[in-house]
Amino acid sequence: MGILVENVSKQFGDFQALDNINLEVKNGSLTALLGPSGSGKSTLLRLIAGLETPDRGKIFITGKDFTSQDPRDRNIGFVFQHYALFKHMSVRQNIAFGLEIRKNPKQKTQARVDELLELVQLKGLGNRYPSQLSGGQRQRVALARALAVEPQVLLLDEPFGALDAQVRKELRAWLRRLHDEVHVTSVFVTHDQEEAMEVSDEIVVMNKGKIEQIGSPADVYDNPATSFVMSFIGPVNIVPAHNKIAANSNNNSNQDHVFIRPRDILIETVPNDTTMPARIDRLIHLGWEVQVELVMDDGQVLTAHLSRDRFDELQLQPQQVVHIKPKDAKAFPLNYSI
Ligand SMILES: Nc1ncnc2c1ncn2[C@@H]1O[C@H](COP(=O)(O)OP(=O)(O)OP(=O)(O)O)[C@@H](O)[C@H]1O
Repeated sequence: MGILVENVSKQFGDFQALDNINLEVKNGSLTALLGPSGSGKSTLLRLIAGLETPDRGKIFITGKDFTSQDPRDRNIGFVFQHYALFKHMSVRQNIAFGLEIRKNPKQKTQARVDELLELVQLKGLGNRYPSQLSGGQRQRVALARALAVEPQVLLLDEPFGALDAQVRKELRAWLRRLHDEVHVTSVFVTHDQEEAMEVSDEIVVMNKGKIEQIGSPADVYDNPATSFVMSFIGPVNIVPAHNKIAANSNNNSNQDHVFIRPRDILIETVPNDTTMPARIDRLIHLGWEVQVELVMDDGQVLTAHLSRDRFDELQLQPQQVVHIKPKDAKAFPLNYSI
C-alpha cells in the first residue's frame, strides 16, 4: 500500500481548503494532483508531508497511520518549486546532507552520492555550487537530495514551475524515466494538464477543495466525469443543448449543455445529410495543427482543430462556407467554474 487519505478535511479560518478527501496512491506509482490555483493541491500535499494537520480524517503511509506523526519521522522526500539548495554547499554536499545528519558511514555516503549524480545525469558537476548551475540542473540536484535517504514517498510541488517552457518539457520526460527506474511512490502537484498527462500514471483532478475525478490520463481525457474535468483537461466548445449541432451529436441525454472537443468537429467542403453549414471566421496556424474559428447560421461560435494534413487537403480559406458535424460530444449540466 502506498498512501491512503481517508475522509480528510482542512479549514483555514472560515475557508474550506479541503472537503472530505478520499484518495489512494498506489505503491510505486506516480500520481499527479491537478487543478486550478487555490483548488487545494498544495494543502493536500502538505498534509501528506505532515507540514499541516487535518481537522478531520486520517493519512496512512504504507499502511501505518501517520496522521499525527512529526514530518521528520515520515521518511518523506520533498521537492518544492522554491525549495532552494544550500548555497554554501557544493552539489555533492547538498546531496549528502540527509545521509550525513543520519550519521551514515562516510564511504557509503560518497558511494550513494556518486550513484545519485549518475541517476540525475549530473556526473562531473558534483563540485559545483548551486549558483553555477542552471535552474533545471538545480531541480535535479534537489531531486537527488530528496532521493538520497531512500524515502518511502516522494512529494513534488510544482517542481518545474519556475523553469522556462523548454526546460520544463525536458525535465518532465526525464522525471518519468527516472521514476521508471526508481519506482518510489510519488505525488506530483501541477496546474498544467499537459504536464500531468505526460508524467503520471494516475491523475487526481481537484476543484474547490474536492476531488472531481481520479483516473489514468486517457480516462480523464476520454471519459471526464464532470463538466469541470472536461473543460479543465483540454479545450472544449460548450453549446446549449437546443442548438442544432448538439441535436446532431447523437447525445440522447437531456442535459442542458453539450461539450464538444475542437478535434471532434469534422469539417467537409461538400454537404451531406448529417452536416450543417458554418462560415470560417479565422484560421490560426498552431504549427502541428490548425485552429478553425467557425460561425454557424444561428450565430453559434465554434472552434475546430484540424491536423496539418487534413487542412492542406481541404485548402480552407477565411470566409469560406464549410459543412460540419460533431464526431463525439458529451452532455453535462453547466455547473462548472474555474
Ligand atoms: N496557511 C494558510 N492559511 C490560510 N489560507 C490558506 C493557507 N494555506 C492555503 N490557504 C488557502 O487555501 C486554498 C488552497 O490553497 P492551496 O495552496 O492548497 O491551493 P493550490 O491548489 O495548491 O493552488 P496553487 O496552484 O495556487 O498553489 C487557497 O485559497 C489558499 O489561499
